[in-house]
Amino acid sequence: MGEPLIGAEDVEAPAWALGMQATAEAGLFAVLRQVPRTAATLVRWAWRAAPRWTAATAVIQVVSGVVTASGLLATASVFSELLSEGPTPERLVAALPSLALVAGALVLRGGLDALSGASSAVLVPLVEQHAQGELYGALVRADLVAFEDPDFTALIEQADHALPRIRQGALMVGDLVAGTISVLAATVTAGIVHPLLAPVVLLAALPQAWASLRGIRLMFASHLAMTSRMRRLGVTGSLISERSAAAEVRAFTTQDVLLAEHERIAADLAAEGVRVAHRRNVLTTFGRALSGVGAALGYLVLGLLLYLGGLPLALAGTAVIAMRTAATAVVSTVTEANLLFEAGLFIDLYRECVVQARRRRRTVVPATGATPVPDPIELRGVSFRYPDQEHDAVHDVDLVLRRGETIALVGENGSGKSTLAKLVVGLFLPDAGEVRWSGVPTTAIDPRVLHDQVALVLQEPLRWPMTAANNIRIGRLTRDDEDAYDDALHRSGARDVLLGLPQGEATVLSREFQRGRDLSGGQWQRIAVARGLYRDAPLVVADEPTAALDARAEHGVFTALHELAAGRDRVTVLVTHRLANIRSADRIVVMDRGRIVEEGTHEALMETDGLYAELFRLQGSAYSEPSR
Ligand SMILES: Nc1ncnc2c1ncn2[C@@H]1O[C@H](COP(=O)(O)OP(=O)(O)OP(=O)(O)O)[C@@H](O)[C@H]1O
Repeated sequence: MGEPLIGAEDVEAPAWALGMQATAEAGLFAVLRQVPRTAATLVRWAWRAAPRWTAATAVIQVVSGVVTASGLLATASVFSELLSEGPTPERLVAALPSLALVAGALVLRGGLDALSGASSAVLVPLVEQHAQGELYGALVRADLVAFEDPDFTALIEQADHALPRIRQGALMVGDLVAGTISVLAATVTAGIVHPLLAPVVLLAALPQAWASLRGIRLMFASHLAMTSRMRRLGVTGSLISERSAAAEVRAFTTQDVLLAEHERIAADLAAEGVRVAHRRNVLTTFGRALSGVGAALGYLVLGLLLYLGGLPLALAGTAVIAMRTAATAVVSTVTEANLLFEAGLFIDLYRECVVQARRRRRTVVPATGATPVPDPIELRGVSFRYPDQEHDAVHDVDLVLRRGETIALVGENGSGKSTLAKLVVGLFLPDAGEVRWSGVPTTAIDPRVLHDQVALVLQEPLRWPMTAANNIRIGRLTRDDEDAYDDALHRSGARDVLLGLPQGEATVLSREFQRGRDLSGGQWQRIAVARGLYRDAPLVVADEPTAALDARAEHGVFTALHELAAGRDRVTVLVTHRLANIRSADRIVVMDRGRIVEEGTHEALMETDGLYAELFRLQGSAYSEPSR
C-alpha cells in the first residue's frame, strides 16, 4: 500500500500554530521580553490561586537571594582578610567575623531552601489547578460547533500537554528571583573588587544564554510544525491500544498495517527529534566554546589589572572567587530563565486555547420579554455548513413545528437529518436564515435556556461512565421524581436492562472502573431513551432512537414517544429510517442532499409517489418477500 493509511500526508499546520511559530522565531530581544511576561502570568495565577502562599514564597525567595549574596560578600571578605599583610594569627582573627557570617549564611540558606521547597510544594499544584480550571471553564462554555473544527481540537490536545510545562514554569519563577539576586550579588562583589570585572563576569555567561535560547526556540518551532503528525500518531496509537477498537482491528486483521503506520509516523517524529537534538547540541557546544573564550578574557583582564598594578594582589583571590561564583550563578540563572522561557511558549499556547475557547463561546444578547419556548419553531431559509467543508449540510430549509405534533425526518444517509435536528434544538446556529422559537431567533436565546427545554436522544448516545441510575437521572439531575423515573424505565424498556445488572441500578456502566459493566448497543439505547423521557422537556428530538433495538423494544419506544407527544403537548421530532414506525406521524419531512424535498402525511406522500413512496415501498418489499 503506497498511500498513507490515514490520508493526506502533507498536512498543514493549524492557523494558531503558524501564529505561534512566528512568535517563537521572533528576535532574541522580543524573546527576552517574554520571560518577565511569563513570570508575571505565573505570579498572577499563583496570586489568584493562593495569595498568602504567593506572598510567603516571594518573601522566602527574596530573603534567600539576599542571604546568598551576603554569604558571597562575606566569603570575599574572608579572602581579603586572609590575604592581607600582617602576621597569620592576626589575619585569622580578623577574618573570624566574616567566617561566622559565611557559616550563618550557609545555615540560613539551608533553612530557607527547606521553606522554599515547602511553599513550592503547596503553590505549584495550586497554580496548575488554577490554570486547568481556567481552561476547562472556557471549554465547557465553548459552542458545540467549535468541536467540529479539527484545528481547535488539536489546540485543546496541545494545551492539555502544556500543563506539565506550566508546572515546571511555576517551579522556576521563585528560583529565578533568588538566582537573579545571586547574580547581582556576585557581579557587585566583582565590581567592588574592580569596576571592570563586573561586565567581564557576564561575558562568560552570555554566549551560553544565547545558545540555549536559540535551542529552545528551535525545539518549540519543531514542536508546532509536528502538531499534525503527533495527532496522527495519537490516532493510530489509540486504534492499537483502546478497547473500543480492539475487536474490529483484529477482525479485519489490520494489526500489522496499523503498527506499520504507527512506526512510520513515529519514525518521522523521531527523525525530527534527532534533527532538533543535533542542532541544539551544536548550538550548546558553540555557546560553551564562546563562554570559555569569555571566561578566558575575564582572567586576562584580571591578569592585566594585576600586572598594571590596578588591583592589589590581596584582592585577586576575592576577584577569582567572585568571578567563579558569578559564573556559576549566571549559568544556573540562565538555565532557570531558559526553562521559564520554554514554559512561556507553552503557556502562550495554553492561553491561546483559553482565548479561542472563550471566543467560541456563543455570544447572545438575550431578547427581552418572556422566556422563549419551542412553540412554534420556525425555520426560514436555514443553511448550515460544517467548518472547513465545501458544501452545506443543510441548505435553504423552511419548516414550522408546533406543540402536540410529531414530525418525522426521513431521507437517505447523509441527507442532513441529524444536522437539521441540531439546528432545530439550537445546538448549531444557522449560517444563513433563522430558526425562531416563539418568534425569537435561537441566536438571541441563551443556549442554556434553549437546551433546558430539549430532550435529545442521539443516534450514538453518550455512554456516561457512572451508575445505571445516574445514567438516567442525569437527564434532569434537579428532578427527584420516583414515579417519573419508574415510568421512564418502563416505557424505554430499560427496566429489564437494570434488572439484569449485578448491582441493579447501582452498577457502574464503565469498564474503566472495578466491577464496572458494559452494555450491548441496544441496552445502551434503551438507557438513552429512558434518560430522554426522564428529562421531561417540551421539545423531544430522537435521532435514530431505535436503530439498535429489537423489534419489541422498538415498538415500545415509538409508542411511548407518540403518547408523550400527544398527551403532553410536546413537539416531537423523530429522525429515523424505520419508515413503518412513523406512518402515524403528523408530518413526514423528506430530506435529500440538505434540502427538504417532500413534506406531508404518510398518505399524502404515498399519493405523491416521490422519494418517500419509493423508500417506503423498498423497505416494505424487504418484509413482504415470499419465503422460500
Ligand atoms: N461533523 C461533521 N463534519 C463535517 N461534515 C459532516 C459532519 N457531520 C455530518 N457531516 C456531513 O453533513 C451532511 C449531513 O449529515 P447528517 O449527519 O446530517 O446526515 P443524516 O441525514 O443524519 O445521515 P444518516 O442517515 O446517515 O444519519 C453529510 O454530507 C455529512 O457527510
